Amino acid sequence: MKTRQLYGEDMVYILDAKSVGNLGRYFNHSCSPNIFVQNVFYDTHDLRFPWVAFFAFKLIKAGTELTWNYNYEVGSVPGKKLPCYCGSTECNGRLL
Ligand SMILES: C[S@@+](CC[C@H](N)C(=O)[O-])C[C@H]1O[C@@H](n2cnc3c(N)ncnc32)[C@H](O)[C@@H]1O
Repeated sequence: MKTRQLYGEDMVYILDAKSVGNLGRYFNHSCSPNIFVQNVFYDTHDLRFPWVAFFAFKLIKAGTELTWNYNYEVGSVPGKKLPCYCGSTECNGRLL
C-alpha cells in the first residue's frame, strides 16, 4: 500500500483500485460507522475521474474495524434480503 503525507501530521493512505483490488474491499457495513466515503478530486478536476476517499468521523483506536454505511435501500433489489450483522445498538436489521 502506497502512503503519502499531506498537511503536516495527517497521513493519507492511497487505496488505488484502478488496476488491482485492495483492502478497501474488506470494509464492512455498519449502521454506526466510523468512516464515510466521499468523491474527491486529487489529480484532475475532471468530474468523470473522482477518487473514492474514505474519511474517519473521529479518531479511531488502532485495531478497530473500519466500517462505513453502504446506504443500500432496503427492498431495492426484488427478491433479495440481506440481514445486517453490524451489531450496533442502532442497527436497522437489514442491508437489503
Ligand atoms: C465489500 S464486502 C465486505 C467484506 C466481506 N465481509 C468479506 O469478508 O469479503 C461486502 C459484503 O460483505 C457482507 N457484509 C458487509 N457488512 C455486512 C453487515 N453489516 N452485515 C452482513 N453482511 C455484511 C455482505 O455480504 C456484503 O455484500
